[in-house]
Amino acid sequence: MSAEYTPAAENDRIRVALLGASGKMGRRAVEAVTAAEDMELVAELTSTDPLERVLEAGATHVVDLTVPDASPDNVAFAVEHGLHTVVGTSGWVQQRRERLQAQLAQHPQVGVLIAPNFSVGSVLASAFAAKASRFFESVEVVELHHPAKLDAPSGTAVRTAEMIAASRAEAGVAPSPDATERDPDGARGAEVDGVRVHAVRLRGLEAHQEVLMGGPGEQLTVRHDAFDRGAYMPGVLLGLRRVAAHPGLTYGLDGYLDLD
Ligand SMILES: NC(=O)C1=CN([C@@H]2O[C@H](COP(=O)(O)OP(=O)(O)OC[C@H]3O[C@@H](n4cnc5c(N)ncnc54)[C@H](OP(=O)(O)O)[C@@H]3O)[C@@H](O)[C@H]2O)C=CC1
Ligand SMILES: O=C(O)C1=N[C@H](C(=O)O)C[C@H](O)C1
Repeated sequence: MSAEYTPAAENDRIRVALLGASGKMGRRAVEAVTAAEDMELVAELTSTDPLERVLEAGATHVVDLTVPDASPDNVAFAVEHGLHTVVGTSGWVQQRRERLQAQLAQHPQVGVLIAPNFSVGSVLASAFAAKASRFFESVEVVELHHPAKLDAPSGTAVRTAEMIAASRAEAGVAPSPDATERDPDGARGAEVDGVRVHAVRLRGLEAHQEVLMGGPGEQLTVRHDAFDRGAYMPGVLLGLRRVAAHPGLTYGLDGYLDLD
């Protein structure tokens, strides 16, 4: 296991500012941080609060659980002021991550964790699927979410597809076979690093993902279900405890877990 946050003094607590505190994730994170003995929740911001409140409150750490359009500016502000940052908001495409990495190079002591998914079960499912996918001819990702979700495909599905693509490339596996000649309406889904990703939005669902892998005469499915946002809170707290010990950008909670 990697090192955790080492406070300057034994009784120093992690001083957390929560961006997106009024949201579905934010409200659960308020409860989790408040209940953590080694943390103090010093600021709760919503869409109308100026980011300067984070500084006025004396935060050492920021958690961003907002919307894809706001998250990059929030994180840039935190890094600019030397605050370790844990990001759960989706939409952190490669170009955004590269811009953040360039900024972090100017602030080498600051740690940022972008966690497309804080659920340990989901992180494990993506890791298993990436490993397994090199043994199958075909692989596709299906993510299924509640209809209030703003972005598609989900950040988790994008990250999973990226991991699958990297694993298959390393093993020299050919692209999944596909004879489709006509797809005028995009029925074959999005393509992430050559891996097909399909998004379902359905009332009654929370957050679910299946990775379908097919070979001659067989199929392996790796499925993860999050039924409640409580599933993410141990990962949020783990991220807060470890981020200061990991300067620079970590993409994926698996970066803080010894999975190999
Ligand atoms: N990494 C993970 O494990 C998980 C990530 N997520 C992601 O977390 C994010 C938040 O999800 P969820 O809580 O369901 O979303 P909600 O819509 O419930 O909450 C969004 C929050 O962001 C705030 N907000 C909206 N617009 C802005 C803005 N322009 N600037 C600053 N704050 C803003 C809202 O404040 P206000 O109330 O004032 O509008 C609200 O507090 C999403 O991107 C989602 O995909 C979700 C679950 C798990
Ligand atoms: O919006 C959600 O609900 C979720 N968003 C994250 C994502 O985009 O992957 C994580 C999880 O899937 C729930």
